[in-house]
Amino acid sequence: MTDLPTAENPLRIGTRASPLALAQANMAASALIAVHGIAPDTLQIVPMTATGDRIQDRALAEVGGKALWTRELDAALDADEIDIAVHSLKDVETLRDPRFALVAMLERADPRDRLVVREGVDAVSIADLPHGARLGTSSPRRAAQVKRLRPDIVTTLLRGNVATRLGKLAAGDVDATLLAAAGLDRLEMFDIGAVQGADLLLPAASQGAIGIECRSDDDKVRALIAAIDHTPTHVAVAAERAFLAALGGDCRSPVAAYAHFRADGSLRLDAEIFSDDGAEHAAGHVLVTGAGDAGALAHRLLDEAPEAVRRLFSA
Ligand SMILES: NCc1[nH]cc(CCC(=O)O)c1CC(=O)O
Repeated sequence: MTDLPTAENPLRIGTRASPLALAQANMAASALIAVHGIAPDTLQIVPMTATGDRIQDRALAEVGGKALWTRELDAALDADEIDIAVHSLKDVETLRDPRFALVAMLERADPRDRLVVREGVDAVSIADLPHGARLGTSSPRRAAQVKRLRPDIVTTLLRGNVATRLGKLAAGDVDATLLAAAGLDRLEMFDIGAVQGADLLLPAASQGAIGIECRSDDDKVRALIAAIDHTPTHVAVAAERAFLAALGGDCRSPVAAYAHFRADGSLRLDAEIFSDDGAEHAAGHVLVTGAGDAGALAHRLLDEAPEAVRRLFSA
């Protein structure tokens, strides 16, 4: 039997303090409340500031990469100050310390990007943007994808949380930006921006997925959060992350990877890799079909990932 948290001994949910991170932590809390039938006061949200939230003026790849989003939450988990950490999985390193276990993922939201333009710019796709438009992003993937589609567009660094970026766009710092539909929707900004098809702008690995970690040796909490795992999301996102891992942890090239189940039950992984300026580009997909449940398909995809990487990107 799962040991349930109590008001005296609540489950402490660690999260970054940004509005998006808090919304995601609350989604995890709601899922736990619903599945276990527990009272809201048996859960406690513990917001923390990550180094990545403090550094606003540089590209994160220059100063330490994705660990800047996880370091504080990792330390708090390790010190038993929180019991679980809720992350935008896109921002979590592929190779994690074995002391932490990524046990559950919530059902994935829209994985695509939306193009958001400032007032006075009339565009619903990258192709529509005016000649020489300035597009702000902090994502090397988005910058490379945009430059590949539109070499005339000038990409500049745009950092900060979603509201900060939208503020800089409104102020005219840039003409356009790309933001994850998932983040905008979770902030209830349903009308902001125009969705870009995954065929033109393949999403980042894990985009739209929320991951929930705990201490690997914490069996009680593991059981508690395993109950809210969404298996199809977990399988597809695991395939994307295995693909990144197969590319190698030191791969600094912009990469896009998106896996999804098709109506016939097969699992398809699409991937692209770019040079920073988008001039060089390789793309491909792997399709795993046949008998077996989602887990079996995913394992096959994972087994095939190193070979798939060679096949996709050996031109
Ligand atoms: N790097 C920031 C980040 N990390 C996750 C999301 C969106 C939410 C998600 O992908 O689940 C965002 C904002 C964005 O890219 O627009």
